Amino acid sequence: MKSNELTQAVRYIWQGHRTWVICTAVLSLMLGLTPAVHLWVAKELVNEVAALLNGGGDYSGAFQLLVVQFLVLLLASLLTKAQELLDKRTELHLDHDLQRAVMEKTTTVPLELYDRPDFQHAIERVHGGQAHRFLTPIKQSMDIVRQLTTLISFLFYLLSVHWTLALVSVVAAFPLLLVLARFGNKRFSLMMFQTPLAREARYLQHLMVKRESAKEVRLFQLRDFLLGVWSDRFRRNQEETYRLFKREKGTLVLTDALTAFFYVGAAGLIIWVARAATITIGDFVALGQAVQGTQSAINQIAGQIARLYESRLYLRDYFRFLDDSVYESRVDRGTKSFPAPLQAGISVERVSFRYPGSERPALQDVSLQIQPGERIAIVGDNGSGKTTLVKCLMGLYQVQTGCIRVDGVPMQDIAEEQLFHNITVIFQDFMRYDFTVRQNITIGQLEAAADKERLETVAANAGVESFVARFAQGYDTHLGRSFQEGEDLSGGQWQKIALARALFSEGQLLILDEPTAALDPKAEMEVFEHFDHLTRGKTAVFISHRMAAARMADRIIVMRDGQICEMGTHEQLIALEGEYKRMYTMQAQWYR
Ligand SMILES: Nc1ncnc2c1ncn2[C@@H]1O[C@H](COP(=O)(O)OP(=O)(O)OP(=O)(O)O)[C@@H](O)[C@H]1O
Repeated sequence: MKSNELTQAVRYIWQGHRTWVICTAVLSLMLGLTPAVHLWVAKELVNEVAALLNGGGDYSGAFQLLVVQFLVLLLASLLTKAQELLDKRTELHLDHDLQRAVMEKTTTVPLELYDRPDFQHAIERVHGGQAHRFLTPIKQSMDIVRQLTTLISFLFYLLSVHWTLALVSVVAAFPLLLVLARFGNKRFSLMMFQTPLAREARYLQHLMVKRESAKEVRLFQLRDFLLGVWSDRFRRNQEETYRLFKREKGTLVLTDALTAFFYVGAAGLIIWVARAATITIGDFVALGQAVQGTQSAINQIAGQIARLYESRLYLRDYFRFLDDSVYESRVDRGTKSFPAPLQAGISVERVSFRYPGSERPALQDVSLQIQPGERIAIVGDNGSGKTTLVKCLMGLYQVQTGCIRVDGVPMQDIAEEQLFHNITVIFQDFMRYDFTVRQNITIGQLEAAADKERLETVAANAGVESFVARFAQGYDTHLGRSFQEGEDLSGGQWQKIALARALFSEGQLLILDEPTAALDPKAEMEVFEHFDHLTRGKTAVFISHRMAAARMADRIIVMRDGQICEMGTHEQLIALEGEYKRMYTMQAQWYR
């Protein structure tokens, strides 16, 4: 495995948290030396006590050593706590930065990525609690440094007595190293396998706890079904985790037995050394501790190396998510301005588009010329490609073949801010922001939020004013009830808010995807009666299933199977006696 992600992580932390890196390195070295100091004190103390028991020596030496021992313990405790404090502070800061980086990415990637399950799985894995995972490999590396310092100091001591003691202590730890390395890898693979299952479980849980789904869960009696599927996914997840845990523990029993065997062997060696060489009782006690300490340090290092391997896989996953060559960030657009005012209009030239992973093209060879100031209605059956066409028209999706030009400038050459400033869209599934009425309307242009007159004109045109006037706090009334007490609106009222949002923006091209679907007939009539006025100075494209509304347009486009099959004014299309006439007469029948 490349050391890439670890150095990348260190570099990242070094930029913002240099003090943490330096302090952790220094503290690790100091903490690494404390066991050796401890051992030396213990050895001297045992020798002093032995001398006292044999009638020699004096108490002051033993007391001094006890004081040193107390200070070493105190220092070790202080250093550990200082490290924990530093870790916590860094983790909190880092959590913010890492989560922000993820959100910066998710809000700039091309929309198509959201149609890919692997991208959604990746978001699920990286979007929370990253700081801990991020710091862990660095802490593990520092811990390895600390254990190595301890190990080297112990080995020096063992070597000074007899080389075999050092050898046995080192050999004992190898089996564990292999076992832990293997399981670190397994745990990561398990997480990769679990992500889709966990996401599914969370989605089902979401359906059972959220307000939006609460009605249908009751009405369609989904409780047992949802609980059943959720339990299945949840349990499968847990079972996999438990199975790995069990295998890991089983193997660890074996390695523990091996470690114990080597330890007993080392104890025998110490006795043999004690017989052959002249060592003090303090040395004898210290040797036992040093052998055990060496093995424990090696075990710790082995464990940390294995965990480090695992943590680096998580890190790699995080960096992979941010890597533009894996999930491309903002599409490389040009820097040109959006032509203002439009002169020649917008031309769609032989455009085709296929959703990622989809066999069938959603748009096929679509050509269309939109004149400045023109109002165009798009009609067609469900799934005929109307929404896809407007998504391409506003540059949300990159067309795969063909080209869309604005006054002759290819759309991909226009800077993104320019594009979204000049094109305003309200989709069928527009957002209902849990914000105030004012924010909901001005959200596309917050810098103009204080423009009271503009807000009120737009609100009156979209029919928002009539119901906002009844709210005690007027435009500052909070909408939605997820976070605080607020007003809840009807579907039609929300649609009026969305319409107001579109009208508030200064875009030259206004795209409305079924702008009146949720409105009552009176409100719908009003919108269309004022449509001329509402769209004054703008080019408008709107999708509608209501043929009566489509009639108001200068031109109607009829779509079928991703293609434009008819185009013209209402009269021309009726005279054509084709798809439009079929749809129109079918709807007209209802009113006869
Ligand atoms: N995100 C997506 N991923 C894959 N296929 C999609 C996606 N969105 C739409 N499609 C497919 O593209 C085709 C055109 O869909 P589109 O939403 O453009 O239709 P529409 O005419 O707007 O339909 P409606 O009248 O129901 O709103 C459909 O076959 C649909 O299944």
